[in-house]
Amino acid sequence: MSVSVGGPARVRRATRCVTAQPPPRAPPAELLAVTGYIRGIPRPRTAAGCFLEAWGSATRRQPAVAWSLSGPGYRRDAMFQQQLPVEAQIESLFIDSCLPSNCVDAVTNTMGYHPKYLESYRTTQNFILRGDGPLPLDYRHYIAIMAAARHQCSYLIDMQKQEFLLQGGNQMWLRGLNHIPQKLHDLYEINKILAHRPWLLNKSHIEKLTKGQDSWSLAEVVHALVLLVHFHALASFVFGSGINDEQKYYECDDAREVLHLAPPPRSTKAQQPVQKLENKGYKEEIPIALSPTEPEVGVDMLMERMKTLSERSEEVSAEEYRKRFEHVESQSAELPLGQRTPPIKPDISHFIEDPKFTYVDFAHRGVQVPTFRVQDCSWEDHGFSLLNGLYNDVGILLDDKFKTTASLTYNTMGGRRDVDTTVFRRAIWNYCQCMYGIRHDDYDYGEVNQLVERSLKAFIKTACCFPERLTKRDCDKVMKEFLHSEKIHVNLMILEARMQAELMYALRALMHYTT
Ligand SMILES: CC(C)C[C@H](N)C(=O)O
Repeated sequence: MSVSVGGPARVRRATRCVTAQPPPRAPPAELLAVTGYIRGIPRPRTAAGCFLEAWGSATRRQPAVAWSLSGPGYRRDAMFQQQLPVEAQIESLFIDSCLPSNCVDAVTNTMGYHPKYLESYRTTQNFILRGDGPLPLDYRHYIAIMAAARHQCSYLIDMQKQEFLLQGGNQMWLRGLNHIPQKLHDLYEINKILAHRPWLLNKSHIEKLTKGQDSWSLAEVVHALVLLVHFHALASFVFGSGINDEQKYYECDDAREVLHLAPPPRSTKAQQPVQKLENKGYKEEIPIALSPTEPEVGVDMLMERMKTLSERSEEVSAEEYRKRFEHVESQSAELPLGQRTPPIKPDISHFIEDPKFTYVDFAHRGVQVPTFRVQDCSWEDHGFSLLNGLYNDVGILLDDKFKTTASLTYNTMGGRRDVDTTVFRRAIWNYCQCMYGIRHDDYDYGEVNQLVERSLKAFIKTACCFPERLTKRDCDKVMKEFLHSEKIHVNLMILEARMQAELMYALRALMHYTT
């Protein structure tokens, strides 16, 4: 497992970076209409507002300030995890990600705790949304909206709606699924299945899309599949990290305070309210049942267990491995998640069909669907090359992202240094995939039960399967001894493990279709 960047912790003073940007094209009229932007309202804090500002500032040739680091505890966490020397790396990633109005979006900001990951994530996301690919740009953003809506992720829906319009998307489509072309609508079935019960996807779903009038090319299908799984899993991250309940953008001024730089003049700040995401109280009404009935296993105990597990040399039969997997799988099905899914907000309901189609425990799947054995169809041996062949080099990008996530470590845990966290991280990853019926034959699922306690299991299961039920408070309630950046780290693992699980089912269906 690789180790993070070491070296002495050194605080770099964040600097103003000037980015040379070509003036963007004039804002489309629909965008002005949709955002309700009225000339004279000071600095609207939406992506659309940012765009309008960018347009204004670029045409006035004003430089854009392009750095931001924020989030309480950032410095403490980064220092502890010995990352401050990579502050320059974060800074340059933020420069790339920065909206021209001095803001970075909350996802980028949160992922900034883990710059290595952020880099890989951004490369992939840029490529699938804006790079070479068979699907038109407006389709890509609309597919992202459809995917995010399966989990009622207002944060992602809003961002993608704005990007959709910026790409010249038809405003009518934003009225809902009844207003989109049949071709796009045809994708909805796959969207639904992949989001909640990916094991049900088979070659007939691909066949349906690729046959008949106005059908999809195989390359288009693959592009769409990648977008769908990316945004389903991103919704898990957004809810798991509490982003859906937070502000959408971070301004450099806020970041400035975190870095203890000179405060901005008061008057400027007063004119620049950061738009908070509206919380209409849906979440607050719903009782949260993640609180553990038993006390959390502390970090010291966890470390002891990790040590014992890495040292043991027990001979376990293949049959016993299988039984242990099934045990964890059926235990997962018994986990009481407590909360209800929140009522669907009226402003997103038109992007959702069949809302009752949700996750069912793989152990209770009814029809006999066999467990997905990674050895029979693995990402490394099968998925990666199939994907690469059908959609440019996206397999390489995803592979890099999976590997970066799986190997991400600072050898720390809840304030302790020099800890080998390999077994813990693997347990999280495999537990996520276990809920989708994916079994790694050479893994002892007994380790999951030793290392992932009940409350964390409930959190992971909710984040994977019902992310819309999570609130920021849920994230605060579990992993209490972990640093904030470590909780984000866990959420990154959930994102990637879930995405890989969905992708494996999608690729298996494609493989059956093409052979
Ligand atoms: C999720 C965390 C406990 C990971 C840990 N901080 C590490 O460096 O590996």
